[in-house]
Amino acid sequence: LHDEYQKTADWLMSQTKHRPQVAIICGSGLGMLADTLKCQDSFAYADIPGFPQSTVQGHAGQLVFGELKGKTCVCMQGRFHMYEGHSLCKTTFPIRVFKLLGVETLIVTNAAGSLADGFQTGDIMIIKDHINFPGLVGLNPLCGPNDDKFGPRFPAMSGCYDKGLRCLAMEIAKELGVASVLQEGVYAMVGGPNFETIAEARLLHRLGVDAVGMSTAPEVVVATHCGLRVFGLSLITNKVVKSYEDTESVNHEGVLEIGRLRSHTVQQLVTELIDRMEINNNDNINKSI
Ligand SMILES: O=P(O)(O)O[C@@H]1C[C@H](O)[C@@H](CO)O1
Ligand code: HPA
Repeated sequence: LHDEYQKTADWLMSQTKHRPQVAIICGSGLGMLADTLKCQDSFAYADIPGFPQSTVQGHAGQLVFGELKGKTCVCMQGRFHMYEGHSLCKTTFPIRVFKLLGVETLIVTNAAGSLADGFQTGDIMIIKDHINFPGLVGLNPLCGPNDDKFGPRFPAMSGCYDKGLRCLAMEIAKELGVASVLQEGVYAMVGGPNFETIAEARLLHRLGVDAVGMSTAPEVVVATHCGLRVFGLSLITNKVVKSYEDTESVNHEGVLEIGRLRSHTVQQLVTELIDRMEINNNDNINKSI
């Protein structure tokens, strides 16, 4: 309900003077993205009316407001996943609150396993597009009555990852000398919480998925529905096991460890991107793929 989002937005605006233009969602092990914000105001999710709680290790569960390179940002240190038992409406609740706070650009980050043959652990993938597996079978946060105040009943999703920001990020990576770890590709969301079987991994690979994770797509759907510009990064924390000969297996601690190792590069990229992105209040102005 519009009123519930508004109530949370009003509460936040009564608690902080910051009026964010950019929102950042930190993926597993990527909570340090909030550390770069100056003049911080932080709120534990437990204290924010209407907010769900984070239950996953590596997701601190606080909302941090602050300044970065002259832009006002709000950063979710911890996101909500479907597998935690939240409804998709709840997992995406903060997005509409951000919209009401005046945010115009959303940066999503996540930890993901790679299927693409050329990808290495530690690579950073610019998300070009996604496959929302839960969404394809009707597990979509936009199901139910449409709230026309936020967006249309049948929103387009082609071009939901802004092309201008993707190009800018690639340029920045070259300038920072980190282009060799930068990739671009398709992210697929699966429900989790278990990691993929080998047969599932092979299926995803054959379908053209470059990286797989358990989040992001519902957030991007809700953000695109309400006209936010979106940029997404996946940190490749592991290669998904695709061979019955392979003796390695993935675990969440390993995922968090790669986050720590690559945190500096992810931070540099996001900081420069925020510095150089143009902000305007014209919804969907850069939406062409
Ligand atoms: O919040 P993200 O998508 O970064 O979290 C990924 C997917 C699972 O929640 C977890 C698995 O290690 O990391
Ligand atoms: N599969 C799904 N989600 C993930 C993975 C993976 O291999 N790695 C990090 N998040």
